[in-house]
Amino acid sequence: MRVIAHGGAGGRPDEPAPRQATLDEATRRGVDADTPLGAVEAALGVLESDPRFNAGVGGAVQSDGVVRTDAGVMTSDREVGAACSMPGVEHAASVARVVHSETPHVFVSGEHAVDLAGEFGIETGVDLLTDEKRERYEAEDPPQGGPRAHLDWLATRFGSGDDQAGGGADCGEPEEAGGDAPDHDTVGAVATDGETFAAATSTGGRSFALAGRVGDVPQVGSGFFCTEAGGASATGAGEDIARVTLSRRAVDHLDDGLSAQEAADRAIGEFEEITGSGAGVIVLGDEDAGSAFNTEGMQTSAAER
Ligand SMILES: NC(=O)C[C@H](N)C(=O)O
Repeated sequence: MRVIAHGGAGGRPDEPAPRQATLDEATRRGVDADTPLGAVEAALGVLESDPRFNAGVGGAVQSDGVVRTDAGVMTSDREVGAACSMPGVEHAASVARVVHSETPHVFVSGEHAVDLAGEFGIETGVDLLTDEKRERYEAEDPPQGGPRAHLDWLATRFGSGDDQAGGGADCGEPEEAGGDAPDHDTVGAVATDGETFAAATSTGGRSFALAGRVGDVPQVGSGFFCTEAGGASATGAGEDIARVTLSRRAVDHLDDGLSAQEAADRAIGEFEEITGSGAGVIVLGDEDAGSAFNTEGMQTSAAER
C-alpha cells in the first residue's frame, strides 16, 4: 500500500513539527489498511481527531457559531460518496465512506447525513468547537437575525480565521499575498494497493462562512477525484477550487500521461491563472506521487508498505 496525505495549503504553520508527526502517523495508519478505501479513511480519521487541522475536532466555525463537517471519497471504479454540513460529526470521511459503500447515492447532506452516520455506528454529537475557536467567534460580535444579517456580518470576516489556508489574510491568497501563518487546515489522502486507488478529503470548511455553506471538499471533481489512472485531493479556497474542479483537472493530466508531480504542477498553474487564488493538491499515480501549492506552505506525508 502507498499512501500520501496533506494537512492543508496555507501559510507556514507556527508549529510544523507536531502537525507533521500527526500527518506521518496518519499515513502509517493508512498503509496498514487492507484496501485503498480503508487506507484513506484510516489516515483521515487520525487527522480529523487532531485539533491542529481544520477537520473534525477543531473545524472552522460558521456564522451561527456551529462547526459543520464535510468530506468526500472516490475509488478508481468511479464509486463516489460524500457527506456535508454535519454538526457534531468528527469523522466526516467515515460518513462519506458509508455513502460510497452502503447507499445507492453519491451525496447526503445535513441532518440526514448525521442520522446516517449514527445508524452506521459513527459517533455523533461530538463537541467539535475548541475553546480557542469559541473565544475567537465570541470576540467577533456574533450576528443576530436571519441570513441577511449573517451576510452583512461575514462580509468582512469570511475566511479571515487563522485556521484557513492563507492564514489571517484569507485562504484565497496566493503566496505573494502573504498572510499570517495558520496552524489548522483541511486534510486529504490518496492511496493505492498497486491495482486500485482511493482519494478522500475532509474539512470544517472556511471560518465565518454563512451557516450551511458547503465548499469544494465534498464535491466530486473539486475536493477529490479518482480514476484508474490515480487520485487527487485538493485544499485551499473552496469556492475557487469548485469553479475550476481542481482535483478532476489534476487526474485528467495523469490520464493524459503526465507524471503525478507534473499533473499537480500543471493543475495548480491552471488554477492560479484562472482564479488568481490559493490552493494545493496532492496526486498519486501508478509510478509516483506529487504535490503542488501556490500558498506559503502545505505539509504532506507519504508512506509505503
Ligand atoms: N482550508 C480549506 O482547504 C478549506 C476548504 N477547501 C473549503 O473551502 O471548505
